[in-house]
Amino acid sequence: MNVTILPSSVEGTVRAPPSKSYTHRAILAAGYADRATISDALWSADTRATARAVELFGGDVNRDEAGTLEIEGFDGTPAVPADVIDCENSGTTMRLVTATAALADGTSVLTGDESLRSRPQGPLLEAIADLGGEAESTRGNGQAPLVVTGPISGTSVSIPGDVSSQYVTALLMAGAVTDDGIEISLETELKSAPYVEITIELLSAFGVDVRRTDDGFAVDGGQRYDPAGGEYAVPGDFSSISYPLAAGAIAGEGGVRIEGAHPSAQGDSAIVEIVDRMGASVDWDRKAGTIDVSADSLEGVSVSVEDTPDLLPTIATLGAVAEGDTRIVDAEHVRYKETDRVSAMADELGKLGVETTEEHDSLTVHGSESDLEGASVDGRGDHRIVMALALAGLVADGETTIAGAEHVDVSFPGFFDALEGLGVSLDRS
Ligand SMILES: O=C(O)C1=C[C@@H](OP(=O)(O)O)[C@@H](O)[C@H](O)C1
Ligand SMILES: C=C(OP(=O)(O)O)C(=O)O
Repeated sequence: MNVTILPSSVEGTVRAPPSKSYTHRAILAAGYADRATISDALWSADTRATARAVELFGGDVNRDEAGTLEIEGFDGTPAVPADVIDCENSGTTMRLVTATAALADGTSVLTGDESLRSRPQGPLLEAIADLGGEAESTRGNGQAPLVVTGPISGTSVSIPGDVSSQYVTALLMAGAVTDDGIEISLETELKSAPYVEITIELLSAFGVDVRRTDDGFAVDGGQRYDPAGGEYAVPGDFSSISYPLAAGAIAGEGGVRIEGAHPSAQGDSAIVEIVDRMGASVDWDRKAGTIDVSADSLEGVSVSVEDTPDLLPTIATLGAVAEGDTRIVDAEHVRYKETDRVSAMADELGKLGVETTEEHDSLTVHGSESDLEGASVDGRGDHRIVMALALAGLVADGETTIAGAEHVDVSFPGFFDALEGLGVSLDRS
């Protein structure tokens, strides 16, 4: 699907979709449990992939009309899947489920779409092998398709922290139901660290304890997944909130209100402070879970995305509108996502007249040297690139057409409806 965005101002209220990261973990945690109810779950292409995996391990996921998931789990003992697990576009699914597969008494095969089959899985495969399982990339390049044979029996492992925090999440979630637990030593500094905090918070809600150690994390084995009252409610998603928030900051003279923005462990809530630092008027009422934002002239800032890789596309577009340079640093791991988002944003914003300087671990956007002009751009099959380019379309001169716009279904299925609700003129074809 192509979406064409016309220059538009935004005004009104939008509700944050539920968090993709919490939903993945909640569905899998319910799988590790006997049963659980998950309310306010995100039902998107990525989270459906995790639900399918839980079913292949012997669970059952049912969704009612209100969007609540009733999940029967496999109670700590995943069955050997009767089919290949297709994780489609979802890195979180593939990493978290690879560790589940390592608990099954037999062989699982995992694959995904072309993007996912180009992303790094090697460190997790090595960790599973070190724990006594067998884990191979069919092409021997550390990428999916993957063949994993369990069960693992080891109790300590070391892993790099600078490729993906999802390896740590995967091992902690699986380790809780092994006999003797798993101790994880980090070989390098942990990037995307708040995502492990999300894991620890979610596991705690399911009654599973994780310990921080001098060089990593540890989880005791023999724990039971069991949320208080049998239920877990998913909070709003701050990576998704970043788009209406940025829309308000660049084109929201009349004001935009975002609902469903309660504090949680999400590092991406840093977007509120970033937009504020750039000069927009922002007010976050944490108790009410509302953020009010309105446009003002923006100035470039320097931002590290070490903890918040998913914010890079949003910040790049904000930088294109701001005066001066916006320097986004510590961004190497942002290249390992659905696409290399550092170069994708440099190239696609470039088509809209934006000047950037790309280095291996940074992107500098030269807002003052940029005149946003509508053009045809490629969403690169990446939901976050599509949404960040749509923001640029709000303030570019003339029409901006984004190819592959349907990929918003990965994390924010109602994204274009939400933009229309804020008064944006757009056309889907
Ligand atoms: O655990 C998670 O839910 C995620 C962790 C991050 O990935 P990395 O840890 O690979 O950086 C993030 O980019 C991704 O969108 C979701
Ligand atoms: C990188 C992302 O997700 P995943 O790693 O699950 O594909 C994302 O949502 O931006």
